[in-house]
Amino acid sequence: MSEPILELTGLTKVYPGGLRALDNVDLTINKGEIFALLGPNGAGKTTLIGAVCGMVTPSSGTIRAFGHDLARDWRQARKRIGLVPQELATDMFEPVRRAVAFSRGLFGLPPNPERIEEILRSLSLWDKRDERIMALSGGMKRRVLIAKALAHDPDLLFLDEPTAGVDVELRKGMWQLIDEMRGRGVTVILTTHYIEEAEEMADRVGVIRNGRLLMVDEKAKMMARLGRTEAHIALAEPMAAIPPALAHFPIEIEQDGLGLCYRGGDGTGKGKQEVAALTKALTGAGIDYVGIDVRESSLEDIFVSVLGENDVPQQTKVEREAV
Ligand SMILES: Nc1ncnc2c1ncn2[C@@H]1O[C@H](COP(=O)(O)OP(=O)(O)OP(=O)(O)O)[C@@H](O)[C@H]1O
Repeated sequence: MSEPILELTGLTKVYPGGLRALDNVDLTINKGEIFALLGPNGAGKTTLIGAVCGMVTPSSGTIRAFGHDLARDWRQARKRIGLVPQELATDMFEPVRRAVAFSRGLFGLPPNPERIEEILRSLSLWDKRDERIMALSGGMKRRVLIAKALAHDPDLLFLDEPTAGVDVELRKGMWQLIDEMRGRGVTVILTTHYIEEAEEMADRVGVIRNGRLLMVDEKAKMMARLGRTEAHIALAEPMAAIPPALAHFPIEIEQDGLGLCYRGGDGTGKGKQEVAALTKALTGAGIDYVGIDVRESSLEDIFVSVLGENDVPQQTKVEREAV
């Protein structure tokens, strides 16, 4: 049974100067889910997080968290929310353990050295507990950010671009960590530029652009609804027209008759089965082929179709190769 723990209704933020960073956003997040908010630069992701975490005052709309209306009962709700920001703003001169313990104290909780130790150990930070944050590597600094956000044991955790610019190993480590949090019943909302990350981690995905939430769905359903299979079959002999025996397949002739292109399926693997049936039908019709290239569309292809080519948030090729 899904239990809503965060409900945004008509959430709108217009910054002084008139920029509409959030435009009438309706969104419900359920307990225990991992929700990925995906959008290009400037889409409004950080503004949305800021509105829930109390750093941005909404222009209109309501936010309910854990049943509390944030406008009236902010403190009650905020206690149960953790935020991992994109960058560490303060604390650089502090030793790790003290900074994390201090974060807990900010929420009015009594000191709990055992719990702090547990958190630091789970993030492989225990060995670094007495080091100044500034002396840590970028990846370790990010772990400190997470430790600080977990120090008051939140039930809802926001991660703003948790793996931007980190190497593959650390990214995988982060994913594992997020998965562990889910195991402990923490609800996670993460923003990301990395489609791969949403594909790997999220139960549901929301696509945001220009402050508007364009699409929200379970990842699997999104793939099933918008996914496609594309196959290119290289023929041994040129084909002038599609023979009647193949007419029921969604195919067209390409490469001046030397190829057939299949586009069909629905992102659930159905397309692959149909391509297999097509190859049998080709053989049955005495048509020889010399190669097949089959491709299932990814979440990335889906975003190209939803957002348009130029707006799709993704790692650039250079970034992808560098990590
Ligand atoms: N304090 C501010 N005053 C005026 N405009 C702002 C302010 N903060 C953000 N904006 C603008 O609001 C829009 C949304 O910004 P936001 O940071 O929420 O986007 P984002 O999706 O988090 O982007 P990114 O992926 O680059 O972090 C942008 O056009 C940004 O320039």
